[in-house]
Amino acid sequence: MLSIVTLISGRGSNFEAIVKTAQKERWPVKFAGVIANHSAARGLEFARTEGIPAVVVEHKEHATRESFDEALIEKIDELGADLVVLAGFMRILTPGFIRHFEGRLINIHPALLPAFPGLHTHERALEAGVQEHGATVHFVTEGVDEGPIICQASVPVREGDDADTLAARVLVAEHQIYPRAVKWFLDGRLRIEGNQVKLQPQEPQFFKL
Ligand SMILES: Nc1nc2c(c(=O)[nH]1)N[C@@H](CN(C=O)c1ccc(C(=O)N[C@@H](CCC(=O)O)C(=O)O)cc1)CN2
Ligand SMILES: NCC(=O)N[C@@H]1O[C@H](COP(=O)([O-])[O-])[C@@H](O)[C@H]1O
Repeated sequence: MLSIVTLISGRGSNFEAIVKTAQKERWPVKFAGVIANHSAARGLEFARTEGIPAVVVEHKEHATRESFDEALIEKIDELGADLVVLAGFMRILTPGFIRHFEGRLINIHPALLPAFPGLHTHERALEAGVQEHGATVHFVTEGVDEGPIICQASVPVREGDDADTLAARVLVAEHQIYPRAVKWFLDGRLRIEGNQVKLQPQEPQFFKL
């Protein structure tokens, strides 16, 4: 049975969506733990209600990113992870961390990469006047939000949208594609070929919602 450790920084709604999908579809998977970079992360409460080990590694207690990441690696390895899922995790990870988990570290980004890497994606999408926005699940690499893309979902930008209404529409899409991407990984269906991810057997990796 494969084991997942999830890293969060906030409410953990993607973490919750993955766990609930796994429960509903009876995935043969162990949620070995969830780690937050600060104690105020509300997703920790959901983990506790589900009996999933909930751990805090405070990034502010570490003088350097490397020190924080070393503490994360130690805790993740202690919990045991075949897959590390970043779910609303808001810290840029160091090359050492990436190398340690290479090929088994994924993230969901609230934009259609390569558009709008980084932060404040919904505000930037509105500012840019795009007609479509969305979310991307990708393998995590040393560069920020530029790793091989596993799947994406697009949503329309509607008249009168503000960052909150757009974020809410994207979040619905996130909760649909992230569990699917995690299951594809658990089923061994993902192959990284350069900066592309091939899904075997083939099925759509782009969803227009
Ligand atoms: N090396 C990588 N680390 C991370 C990646 C990645 O692709 N490569 N993805 C991010 C997730 N992410 C966007 O999806 C993201 C998260 C955070 C930031 C950022 O600038 N963080 C600031 C702090 C912001 C805050 O605390 O509110 C920072 O780390 O200084 C950019 C992109 C996860 N890590
Ligand atoms: N750069 C990372 C990032 O911005 N992640 C975004 O944080 C939001 C909250 O996620 P959550 O509800 O799962 O905590 C989600 O929209 C997720 O895509």
